[in-house]
Amino acid sequence: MSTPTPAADVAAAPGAATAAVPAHLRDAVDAAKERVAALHAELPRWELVVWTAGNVSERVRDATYPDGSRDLLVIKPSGVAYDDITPAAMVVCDLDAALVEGDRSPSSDTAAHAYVYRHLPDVGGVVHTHSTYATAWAARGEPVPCVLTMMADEFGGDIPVGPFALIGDDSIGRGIVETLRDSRSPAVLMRNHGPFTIGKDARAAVKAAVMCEEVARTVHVSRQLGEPTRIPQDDVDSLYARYQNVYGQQPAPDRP
Ligand SMILES: O=C(CO)[C@@H](O)[C@H](O)COP(=O)(O)O
Repeated sequence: MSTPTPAADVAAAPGAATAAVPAHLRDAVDAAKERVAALHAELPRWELVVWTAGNVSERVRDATYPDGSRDLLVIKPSGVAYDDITPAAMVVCDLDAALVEGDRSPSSDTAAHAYVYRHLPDVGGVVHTHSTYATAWAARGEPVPCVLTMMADEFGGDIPVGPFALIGDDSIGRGIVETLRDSRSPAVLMRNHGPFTIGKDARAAVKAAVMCEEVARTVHVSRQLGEPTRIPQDDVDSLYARYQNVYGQQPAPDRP
Protein backbone atom coordinates (compact mmCIF):
# COMPACT_ATOMS: atom_id res chain seq x y z
CA MET A 1 0.00 0.00 0.00
CA SER A 2 1.40 3.42 -0.90
CA THR A 3 1.95 5.97 1.85
CA PRO A 4 -0.09 9.15 1.44
CA THR A 5 1.94 12.32 0.90
CA PRO A 6 1.52 14.74 3.79
CA ALA A 7 0.26 18.06 2.47
CA ALA A 8 2.53 20.08 4.75
CA ASP A 9 5.66 18.40 3.34
CA VAL A 10 5.12 19.61 -0.21
CA ALA A 11 5.83 23.20 -1.20
CA ALA A 12 3.46 24.65 -3.77
CA ALA A 13 2.44 27.94 -5.30
CA PRO A 14 -0.44 29.67 -3.49
CA GLY A 15 -3.71 28.25 -4.69
CA ALA A 16 -2.11 25.16 -6.21
CA ALA A 17 -2.75 21.65 -4.93
CA THR A 18 -0.19 20.69 -2.29
CA ALA A 19 -0.61 16.92 -2.51
CA ALA A 20 -2.23 14.31 -4.68
CA VAL A 21 -5.11 12.04 -3.76
CA PRO A 22 -3.42 8.85 -2.53
CA ALA A 23 -4.00 5.91 -4.88
CA HIS A 24 -5.76 3.87 -2.20
CA LEU A 25 -8.38 6.63 -1.77
CA ARG A 26 -9.01 7.16 -5.50
CA ASP A 27 -12.24 5.16 -5.70
CA ALA A 28 -13.58 6.55 -2.43
CA VAL A 29 -12.86 10.13 -3.52
CA ASP A 30 -14.52 9.60 -6.90
CA ALA A 31 -17.59 8.07 -5.26
CA ALA A 32 -17.77 11.01 -2.84
CA LYS A 33 -17.54 13.45 -5.77
CA GLU A 34 -20.57 11.77 -7.35
CA ARG A 35 -22.56 11.94 -4.10
CA VAL A 36 -21.58 15.49 -3.20
CA ALA A 37 -22.33 16.83 -6.68
CA ALA A 38 -25.76 15.17 -6.66
CA LEU A 39 -26.50 16.42 -3.16
CA HIS A 40 -25.75 20.02 -4.16
CA ALA A 41 -28.73 19.75 -6.51
CA GLU A 42 -30.91 19.04 -3.46
CA LEU A 43 -30.26 22.52 -2.05
CA PRO A 44 -32.11 24.50 -4.77
CA ARG A 45 -34.62 21.63 -5.14
CA TRP A 46 -35.67 22.13 -1.51
CA GLU A 47 -35.40 25.93 -1.92
CA LEU A 48 -32.64 26.21 0.67
CA VAL A 49 -30.34 28.48 -1.40
CA VAL A 50 -30.35 31.16 -4.08
CA TRP A 51 -27.76 31.79 -6.79
CA THR A 52 -24.46 30.20 -5.66
CA ALA A 53 -25.04 30.41 -1.88
CA GLY A 54 -24.55 27.32 0.25
CA ASN A 55 -22.35 24.25 0.09
CA VAL A 56 -22.16 20.52 0.87
CA SER A 57 -19.08 18.50 1.80
CA GLU A 58 -18.30 14.91 2.68
CA ARG A 59 -15.38 13.41 4.54
CA VAL A 60 -13.34 10.66 2.86
CA ARG A 61 -11.77 8.56 5.61
CA ASP A 62 -8.26 7.19 5.26
CA ALA A 63 -8.37 4.00 7.30
CA THR A 64 -4.57 3.72 7.22
CA TYR A 65 -4.53 6.67 9.64
CA PRO A 66 -7.28 5.87 12.18
CA ASP A 67 -6.69 9.19 13.98
CA GLY A 68 -8.29 10.87 10.96
CA SER A 69 -5.24 13.01 10.30
CA ARG A 70 -5.11 12.07 6.61
CA ASP A 71 -8.82 12.22 5.92
CA LEU A 72 -9.88 14.34 2.96
CA LEU A 73 -13.02 16.31 2.18
CA VAL A 74 -14.89 16.80 -1.08
CA ILE A 75 -16.66 20.15 -1.54
CA LYS A 76 -17.88 22.36 -4.35
CA PRO A 77 -15.76 25.09 -5.92
CA SER A 78 -16.60 28.63 -4.79
CA GLY A 79 -19.16 30.73 -6.61
CA VAL A 80 -20.13 28.15 -9.22
CA ALA A 81 -23.73 27.96 -10.45
CA TYR A 82 -25.64 24.91 -9.24
CA ASP A 83 -26.30 23.83 -12.83
CA ASP A 84 -22.53 23.61 -13.36
CA ILE A 85 -21.82 21.48 -10.30
CA THR A 86 -20.73 18.10 -11.66
CA PRO A 87 -18.60 15.37 -10.10
CA ALA A 88 -15.63 16.52 -12.21
CA ALA A 89 -16.01 20.09 -10.91
CA MET A 90 -15.68 18.99 -7.28
CA VAL A 91 -12.66 20.03 -5.24
CA VAL A 92 -10.72 17.84 -2.79
CA CYS A 93 -9.00 19.34 0.27
CA ASP A 94 -7.22 17.99 3.31
CA LEU A 95 -8.51 18.71 6.80
CA ASP A 96 -6.35 21.84 7.01
CA ALA A 97 -8.40 23.10 4.04
CA ALA A 98 -5.40 22.89 1.69
CA LEU A 99 -6.24 22.06 -1.91
CA VAL A 100 -5.41 18.47 -2.87
CA GLU A 101 -7.26 18.12 -6.17
CA GLY A 102 -9.24 20.44 -8.40
CA ASP A 103 -8.58 23.34 -10.70
CA ARG A 104 -10.86 25.89 -9.02
CA SER A 105 -10.83 27.64 -5.65
CA PRO A 106 -12.69 25.62 -3.01
CA SER A 107 -15.86 26.94 -1.37
CA SER A 108 -15.26 29.93 0.88
CA ASP A 109 -16.54 27.82 3.78
CA THR A 110 -13.96 25.04 3.30
CA ALA A 111 -11.97 26.02 6.41
CA ALA A 112 -15.17 25.87 8.46
CA HIS A 113 -16.06 22.40 7.14
CA ALA A 114 -12.47 21.19 7.68
CA TYR A 115 -12.45 22.45 11.28
CA VAL A 116 -15.65 20.52 11.98
CA TYR A 117 -14.18 17.29 10.55
CA ARG A 118 -10.96 17.77 12.57
CA HIS A 119 -12.79 18.26 15.85
CA LEU A 120 -15.88 16.06 15.51
CA PRO A 121 -14.57 12.67 14.36
CA ASP A 122 -18.00 11.09 13.94
CA VAL A 123 -19.12 13.75 11.47
CA GLY A 124 -18.96 12.63 7.84
CA GLY A 125 -20.94 15.42 6.16
CA VAL A 126 -21.40 19.18 6.56
CA VAL A 127 -23.91 21.47 4.86
CA HIS A 128 -24.39 25.22 4.84
CA THR A 129 -27.43 27.00 3.44
CA HIS A 130 -29.07 30.40 3.69
CA SER A 131 -32.58 28.97 3.85
CA THR A 132 -34.98 31.80 4.55
CA TYR A 133 -36.71 30.94 7.82
CA ALA A 134 -33.70 29.38 9.54
CA THR A 135 -31.64 32.39 8.52
CA ALA A 136 -34.32 34.73 9.84
CA TRP A 137 -33.98 33.05 13.27
CA ALA A 138 -30.18 33.39 12.93
CA ALA A 139 -30.58 37.11 12.18
CA ARG A 140 -32.56 37.47 15.43
CA GLY A 141 -30.00 35.33 17.28
CA GLU A 142 -32.80 33.24 18.71
CA PRO A 143 -32.78 29.43 19.04
CA VAL A 144 -35.77 27.65 17.50
CA PRO A 145 -37.63 26.25 20.54
CA CYS A 146 -38.54 22.58 20.60
CA VAL A 147 -42.31 22.82 20.18
CA LEU A 148 -42.84 20.14 17.50
CA THR A 149 -42.47 16.37 17.56
CA MET A 150 -40.45 16.70 14.33
CA MET A 151 -37.95 18.83 16.26
CA ALA A 152 -37.71 16.37 19.12
CA ASP A 153 -37.23 13.56 16.58
CA GLU A 154 -34.55 15.15 14.45
CA PHE A 155 -32.88 17.70 16.73
CA GLY A 156 -33.48 16.29 20.21
CA GLY A 157 -34.31 19.77 21.51
CA ASP A 158 -33.94 23.40 20.48
CA ILE A 159 -31.92 24.33 17.42
CA PRO A 160 -29.13 26.38 19.02
CA VAL A 161 -27.55 29.65 17.91
CA GLY A 162 -23.80 29.88 17.38
CA PRO A 163 -21.64 33.00 17.64
CA PHE A 164 -21.19 35.58 14.94
CA ALA A 165 -18.06 34.75 12.93
CA LEU A 166 -16.38 36.21 9.88
CA ILE A 167 -16.22 34.15 6.69
CA GLY A 168 -13.05 32.68 5.23
CA ASP A 169 -11.00 31.18 8.06
CA ASP A 170 -11.94 28.58 10.65
CA SER A 171 -13.85 31.02 12.91
CA ILE A 172 -17.17 29.64 11.70
CA GLY A 173 -15.94 26.09 12.30
CA ARG A 174 -14.96 26.96 15.87
CA GLY A 175 -18.41 28.41 16.47
CA ILE A 176 -20.12 25.33 15.03
CA VAL A 177 -18.04 22.92 17.11
CA GLU A 178 -18.35 24.83 20.39
CA THR A 179 -22.12 25.01 19.93
CA LEU A 180 -22.79 21.46 18.74
CA ARG A 181 -20.19 19.50 20.69
CA ASP A 182 -22.53 18.95 23.63
CA SER A 183 -25.82 19.15 21.75
CA ARG A 184 -27.99 16.50 20.14
CA SER A 185 -28.90 18.96 17.40
CA PRO A 186 -27.27 18.36 14.01
CA ALA A 187 -28.02 22.02 13.15
CA VAL A 188 -26.69 25.32 14.43
CA LEU A 189 -27.88 28.77 13.40
CA MET A 190 -24.73 30.83 13.05
CA ARG A 191 -25.69 34.32 14.22
CA ASN A 192 -26.41 36.82 11.43
CA HIS A 193 -25.42 34.17 8.87
CA GLY A 194 -27.44 31.00 8.56
CA PRO A 195 -27.70 27.29 9.31
CA PHE A 196 -24.83 24.81 9.27
CA THR A 197 -25.75 21.15 9.66
CA ILE A 198 -23.77 17.98 10.29
CA GLY A 199 -24.43 14.27 9.78
CA LYS A 200 -22.83 10.86 9.57
CA ASP A 201 -22.50 11.54 5.85
CA ALA A 202 -23.37 14.35 3.42
CA ARG A 203 -26.86 13.01 2.80
CA ALA A 204 -27.68 13.07 6.52
CA ALA A 205 -26.40 16.65 6.75
CA VAL A 206 -28.59 17.65 3.77
CA LYS A 207 -31.58 16.02 5.46
CA ALA A 208 -30.86 18.03 8.63
CA ALA A 209 -30.74 21.22 6.54
CA VAL A 210 -34.13 20.42 4.98
CA MET A 211 -35.67 19.60 8.38
CA CYS A 212 -34.11 22.69 9.96
CA GLU A 213 -35.77 24.97 7.42
CA GLU A 214 -39.09 23.15 7.74
CA VAL A 215 -39.31 23.51 11.52
CA ALA A 216 -37.97 27.08 11.48
CA ARG A 217 -40.81 27.96 9.09
CA THR A 218 -43.50 26.13 11.04
CA VAL A 219 -42.48 27.56 14.40
CA HIS A 220 -42.34 31.03 12.87
CA VAL A 221 -45.89 30.61 11.50
CA SER A 222 -47.05 29.26 14.86
CA ARG A 223 -45.62 32.34 16.57
CA GLN A 224 -47.86 34.56 14.44
CA LEU A 225 -50.82 32.92 16.18
CA GLY A 226 -49.48 33.15 19.73
CA GLU A 227 -46.75 31.57 21.84
CA PRO A 228 -46.23 27.90 20.91
CA THR A 229 -46.11 25.34 23.71
CA ARG A 230 -42.84 23.61 24.55
CA ILE A 231 -42.75 19.81 24.64
CA PRO A 232 -41.80 18.56 28.14
CA GLN A 233 -38.19 17.32 28.31
CA ASP A 234 -39.14 13.70 29.13
CA ASP A 235 -41.28 13.58 26.00
CA VAL A 236 -38.53 15.17 23.91
CA ASP A 237 -36.15 12.45 25.13
CA SER A 238 -38.61 9.69 24.38
CA LEU A 239 -39.46 11.02 20.91
CA TYR A 240 -35.76 11.44 20.10
CA ALA A 241 -34.94 7.87 21.20
CA ARG A 242 -37.77 6.40 19.13
CA TYR A 243 -36.94 8.34 15.98
CA GLN A 244 -33.21 7.72 16.18
CA ASN A 245 -33.50 4.00 17.00
CA VAL A 246 -36.85 2.62 15.86
CA TYR A 247 -38.30 4.84 13.14
CA GLY A 248 -38.11 3.63 9.54
CA GLN A 249 -36.82 0.31 8.29
CA GLN A 250 -34.65 -1.60 10.71
CA PRO A 251 -32.05 -4.11 9.49
CA ALA A 252 -33.51 -7.62 9.09
CA PRO A 253 -32.71 -9.84 12.10
CA ASP A 254 -29.97 -12.41 11.54
CA ARG A 255 -31.34 -15.71 10.38
CA PRO A 256 -29.89 -19.07 11.48
O1 LIG B 1 -22.29 32.37 3.08
C1 LIG B 1 -21.37 31.89 2.49
C2 LIG B 1 -20.07 32.13 3.01
O2 LIG B 1 -20.10 31.65 4.33
C3 LIG B 1 -21.49 30.96 1.37
O3 LIG B 1 -22.64 30.18 1.51
C4 LIG B 1 -21.56 31.59 0.05
O4 LIG B 1 -22.82 32.16 -0.13
C5 LIG B 1 -21.29 30.54 -0.98
O5 LIG B 1 -19.97 30.35 -0.93
P1 LIG B 1 -19.22 29.36 -1.85
O6 LIG B 1 -19.45 28.00 -1.27
O7 LIG B 1 -19.78 29.47 -3.25
O8 LIG B 1 -17.80 29.86 -1.75
